[in-house]
Amino acid sequence: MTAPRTIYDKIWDDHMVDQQGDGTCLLYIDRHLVHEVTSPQAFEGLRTTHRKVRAPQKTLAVVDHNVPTSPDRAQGIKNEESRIQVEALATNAAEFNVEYFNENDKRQGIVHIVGPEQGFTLPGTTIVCGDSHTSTHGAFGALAHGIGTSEVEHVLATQTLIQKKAKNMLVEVNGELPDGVTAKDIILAIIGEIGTAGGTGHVIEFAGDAIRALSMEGRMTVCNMTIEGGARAGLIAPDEKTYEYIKGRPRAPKGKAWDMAVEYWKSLVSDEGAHYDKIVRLDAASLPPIVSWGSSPEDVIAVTGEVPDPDLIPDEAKRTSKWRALDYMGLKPGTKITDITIDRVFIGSCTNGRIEDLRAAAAVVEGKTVNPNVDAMIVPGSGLVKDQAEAEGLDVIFKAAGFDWREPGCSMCLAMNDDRLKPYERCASTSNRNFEGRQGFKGRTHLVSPAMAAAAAIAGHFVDIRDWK
Ligand SMILES: CC(C)[C@H](C(=O)O)[C@@H](O)C(=O)O
Ligand code: SF4
Repeated sequence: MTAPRTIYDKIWDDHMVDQQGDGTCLLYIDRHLVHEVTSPQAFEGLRTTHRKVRAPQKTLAVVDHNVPTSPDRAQGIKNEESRIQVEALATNAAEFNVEYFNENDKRQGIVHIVGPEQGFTLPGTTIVCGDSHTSTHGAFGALAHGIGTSEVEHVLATQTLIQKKAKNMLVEVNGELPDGVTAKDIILAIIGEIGTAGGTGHVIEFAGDAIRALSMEGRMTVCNMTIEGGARAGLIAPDEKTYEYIKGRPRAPKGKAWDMAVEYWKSLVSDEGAHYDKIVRLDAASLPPIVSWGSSPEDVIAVTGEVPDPDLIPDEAKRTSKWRALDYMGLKPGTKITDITIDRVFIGSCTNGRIEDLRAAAAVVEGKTVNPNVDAMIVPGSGLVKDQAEAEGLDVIFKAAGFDWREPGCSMCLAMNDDRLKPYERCASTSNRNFEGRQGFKGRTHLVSPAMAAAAAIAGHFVDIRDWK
């Protein structure tokens, strides 16, 4: 009898092409997503060595980071560096025969939103992309992680990747989420608990009835931020919700192939008694809405809390770094989170730019008006999300309230396009990173859920969404 295995062990075993004595493995890669930032040198490498893309049909390219999100996107990109990256991807995709969604394609959007939408992301597959948030696709029970540009070249050329196996970590979340508390709060709470290095060297499996109860969108939000907890990847065993989401999508298996696929996918659960090197448990019922206060995703606190006092931290290096974070954020210990006023609101990104996120925000906003001191924007994660939102009339709700309704892309998640914070502007953001300068030079980011960001836009400061009327 074989030893009980985790879902990670199973996917790994099914993709291992070769293993060396020191544990270095060659892993077969089923799916390769490509965006404009990390691919130019990789394609250039192929070109100079006269190699082709090994499996173009297993590769999908899309622009996202550099595209303007203003309605006049067709005018082109003014910033030269951005324009060159976008043009390079268009040229490379055509030359190497890779399917490509350009900035005018309805299917264009953030790479991690596009993959699942197209049914390109499937359970049991290995998925890579030159982007750290590739962990998002783990929500489907895929082994998905970010790779560097030289690895992008390796995968393009060989459809394989050199890897050493990570350890198994289990994060189990049980209990019923209170109203107003979301997948975003779950993952922020987990990172607050384990820290940004808590998952280092591990692949995290998220399990428990609170995870099972999440929609696919919610599961993607959780897996998206696994990387912020230091883990190589995050994954969730597929179930009926997963199959339901995938069925009928353009790249999903059809007919007999579908039935065979589902049968295989059903084997993708961790066996009873499988070994985990690390286990963390969390009670969903006791979770509050969460707001980040510092410059690391582990700097989180309940919306009912106060900015913490770094002087209470015994470790000197940590104390100094948290003081620096407060200084950067322009905050003082003891300030009530709900007393923090904001200048900007960004609802979007591969963490929270899906239809369900926009619905949650619209439900909060409907019939209300954005605070006059706040500049607020909604950036759908893809053209298809945008279409769906418009079909449901969400854009009308947002625009009537005074939100800016934008074209899809990474937008203000990172300052790589025109959407960015001015120095010292404070932003309630549904994205995943609050590093110094992330949303613009000296910009101040607070990570929150879509409902919390929407409520902050209306109130002009953070509010406990559980009290929202
Ligand atoms: C630009 C890209 C390489 C980067 C990443 O790897 O994650 C970006 O998407 C980010 O979120 O910081
Ligand atoms: S939305 Fe943000 S986190 Fe996601 S891929 Fe784009 S820049 Fe990275």
